[in-house]
Amino acid sequence: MNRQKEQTTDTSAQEQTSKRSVSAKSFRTQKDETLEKGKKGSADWYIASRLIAYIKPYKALVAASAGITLAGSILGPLRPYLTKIAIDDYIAHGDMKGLATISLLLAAVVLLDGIKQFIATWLTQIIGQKAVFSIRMDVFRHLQQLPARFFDRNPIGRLLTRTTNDIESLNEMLSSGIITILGDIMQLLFIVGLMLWIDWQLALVVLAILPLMLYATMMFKKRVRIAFQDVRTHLARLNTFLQEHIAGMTIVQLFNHQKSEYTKHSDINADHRDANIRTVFYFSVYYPFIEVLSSLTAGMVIWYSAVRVLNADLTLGVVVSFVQYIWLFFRPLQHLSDRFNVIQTAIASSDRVFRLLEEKGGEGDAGAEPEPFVFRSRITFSNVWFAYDTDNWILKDLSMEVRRGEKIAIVGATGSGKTTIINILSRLYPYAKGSIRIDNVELPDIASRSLRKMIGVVMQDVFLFSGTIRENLAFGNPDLPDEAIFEAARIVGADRFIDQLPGGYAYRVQENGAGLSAGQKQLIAFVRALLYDPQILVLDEATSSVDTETEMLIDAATAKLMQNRTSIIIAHRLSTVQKADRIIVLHKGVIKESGSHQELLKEKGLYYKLYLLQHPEGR
Ligand SMILES: Nc1ncnc2c1ncn2[C@@H]1O[C@H](COP(=O)(O)OP(=O)(O)OP(=O)(O)O)[C@@H](O)[C@H]1O
Repeated sequence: MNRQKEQTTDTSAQEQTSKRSVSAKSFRTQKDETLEKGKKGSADWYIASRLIAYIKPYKALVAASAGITLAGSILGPLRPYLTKIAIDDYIAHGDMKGLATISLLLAAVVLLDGIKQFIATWLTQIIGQKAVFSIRMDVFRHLQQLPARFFDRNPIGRLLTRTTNDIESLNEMLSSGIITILGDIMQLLFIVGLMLWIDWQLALVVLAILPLMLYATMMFKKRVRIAFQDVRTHLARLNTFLQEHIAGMTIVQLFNHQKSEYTKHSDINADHRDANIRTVFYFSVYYPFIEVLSSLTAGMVIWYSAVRVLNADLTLGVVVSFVQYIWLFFRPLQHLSDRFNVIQTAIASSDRVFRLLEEKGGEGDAGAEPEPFVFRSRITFSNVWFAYDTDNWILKDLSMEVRRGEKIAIVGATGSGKTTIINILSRLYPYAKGSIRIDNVELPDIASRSLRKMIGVVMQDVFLFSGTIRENLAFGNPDLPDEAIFEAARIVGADRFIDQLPGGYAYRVQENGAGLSAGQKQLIAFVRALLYDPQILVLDEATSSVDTETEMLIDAATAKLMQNRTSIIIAHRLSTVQKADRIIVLHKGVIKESGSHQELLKEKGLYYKLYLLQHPEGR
């Protein structure tokens, strides 16, 4: 619940980013400093090496694709050379037979070039898709291991951008990036080699333009890189905003906030648009500039050739082939800068994806199933201190004991730290000082899976996944037989409303249970917990009021759930409190009183006051 409270807080993306975990922070800081100093090299290499790890399993495919691309890169540059031979050796001498042969050769080269392009594209796409599949799996696996604190601080929209757009741009790079770039570079080398071979003086005229071209490309690359980083940042902000506002649209409408939220959206949208326009601007300047340069080179070559043809120092075939070479030469150069677009986006994206993977995770669920933990005697909290944010202590020197089979109710004003006790007991958050032991085993020493199997938590806000009622009831235990599910629903008393739903247990729950009432969702959560059959039940009672009939149903269901089970209940209902063996009264993170309902009433302390507040008739 608190997590959701946090997520809806309107914190800027930058602010949120600054609150990352220590490990990620150190990576980020080190990397950002590198970026600031303009030494992006090491960071790029870091990213490249991690990406390479993902394509390593497909070595054979990569080798085939690279081999075909590299070997095939001679085909394009061969064409002007063959044209030159056709003109100078055959057309000039009226050798029709020779011309036919060379034409066939030329046609074969063109055909082979096409086949090469098809195979290379096909293979690289397969590599890209396979690698991206693994990256997505890694990201999701990692997300599943991240602690609650991480989700408190990272808006869902941003995480969605990571797992969708960012990973998608990695696909573009893996599938159409590196190998194609190598192919383009090879092709350039062949073109330069052949030009020098045919006529080195003319080749030098073409190459003279190269420094200017490289300079322009470097400048372009630098600017476009920054612009693309901006685009990604703004896209993540836009997604965060949209996710929050679509989820919370009812609140926006109920509070008549459409206009102000529209303005906020307009600002974020405008930032995103401007960032995109900046990238478009650089491309719009760069491409025409390259066009002008290539036309200029063609002009110089034609002028210089004309002088030499007049002096009978140059053949027509050479001139024609050079004009073709100029276009061929500039095309891969232009391609290279096109690829920068893809690569820049992908580097920015990989940086974000890998930062996410760098986030310090909790315990993974990999490996063998740990020994089940059999709870035998007691849970002991000794002088526990806890803070969500450093130094803002929420639990202060908390000590208490829960014996096996006991039913404990925790009561206290809102914000006193009741949910927090559950959060640290179920190890969603680590405590800072003191110790929590279950049967004398320190909480951190119990394998996460054993702990979660031992403790069943029913949250105040019930979360339902889209799927059928049955799937939601048997969440995490899909192999349960129907009979067990029906029986649990019957015990809890949820069967009546489920039977009335269209399709009954096959009724499809909409996203997060929209379409079901708060009481119905509670009952589903109870059935889920009963089926989970934990040794220790932890229940955060819902505060939302339900009709009297449902209230009675929930009361009875709570009693059923607690039956023969060690239970810790954050109690809001008097009936639950009264049924508890012991009531713990929490005030600002400190245990103030502890005892049975009657004992505490007699004490006339905090519990008595709380009781009177809620039940003035008892005065
Ligand atoms: N994820 C979180 N990050 C930072 N602070 C939090 C977080 N969750 C809770 N808090 C803060 O910790 C304090 C105790 O919260 P907690 O949810 O434990 O109270 P509670 O007694 O369960 O209240 P309620 O009865 O309203 O559910 C509150 O001040 C709350 O703002």
